[in-house]
Amino acid sequence: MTLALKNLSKTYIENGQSMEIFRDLNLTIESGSFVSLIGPSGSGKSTLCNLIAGIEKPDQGQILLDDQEITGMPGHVGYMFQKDLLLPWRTLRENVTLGCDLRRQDKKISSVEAIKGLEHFGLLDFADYYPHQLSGGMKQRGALLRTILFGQPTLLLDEPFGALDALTRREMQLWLLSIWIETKHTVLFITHDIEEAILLSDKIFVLSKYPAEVVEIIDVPFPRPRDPELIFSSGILPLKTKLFHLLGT
Ligand SMILES: Nc1ncnc2c1ncn2[C@@H]1O[C@H](COP(=O)(O)OP(=O)(O)OP(=O)(O)O)[C@@H](O)[C@H]1O
Repeated sequence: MTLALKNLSKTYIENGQSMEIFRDLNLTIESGSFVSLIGPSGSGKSTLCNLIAGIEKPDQGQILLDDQEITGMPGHVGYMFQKDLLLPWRTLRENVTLGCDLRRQDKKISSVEAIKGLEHFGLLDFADYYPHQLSGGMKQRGALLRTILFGQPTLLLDEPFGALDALTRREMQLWLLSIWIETKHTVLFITHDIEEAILLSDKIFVLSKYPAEVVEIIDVPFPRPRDPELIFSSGILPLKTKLFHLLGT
């Protein structure tokens, strides 16, 4: 589904002071594409996800999925928060079906979907483990599976790998690419990591400091399937340098 943000404005008022996060922000993510959003810390990336997910409302503007308005309406996109947020008192299997339970989906159907998904994500042997018994990478895979089982074709992934060590992070990026190539979700991926954005994305949107605007839209020119060695090649240096400088603006 194509996700479009039209003239979005949002101001927070905190202790009597107003902070304008977005003014007339416009952005379109084509159906089935993988778009990364990078921007300085505090530029409003998580706020944008909360607005798209309908957890918060903009002061002005519209959010559209395939031309249907979803502004302020939760439940239309899958949303994976910065932290994995698996519930500690639920097993992995119970965690991944959380969205299905909230939608009051038939438990038998959710259970079959969960088993299939856990198997596919290499987590079946850990289905009855609790989150504290899982590694960081497993928790993130579990959280992504839960987001996918929520059943919406549009995913917001807010820095899903930010807390992982470099090697696990690389493994997870390649794994996410393989999942996306199969499912073809429309993905909005938030990251601070320039190499991660280049390796994964069709397009990279660069946000300025707040009030945030899109300062540049970059088409990532490297063919798919992406070679994991891409990030070590000299070919990406000009793009890396450009993004690095843009982030400083
Ligand atoms: N509910 C809120 N009430 C008041 N201010 C808020 C609220 N949520 C976020 N902010 C402020 O809005 C600004 C943008 O925050 P946000 O978390 O969206 O930025 P971000 O780009 O995701 O940051 P980071 O990259 O560090 O995760 C910050 O200055 C933050 O303090």
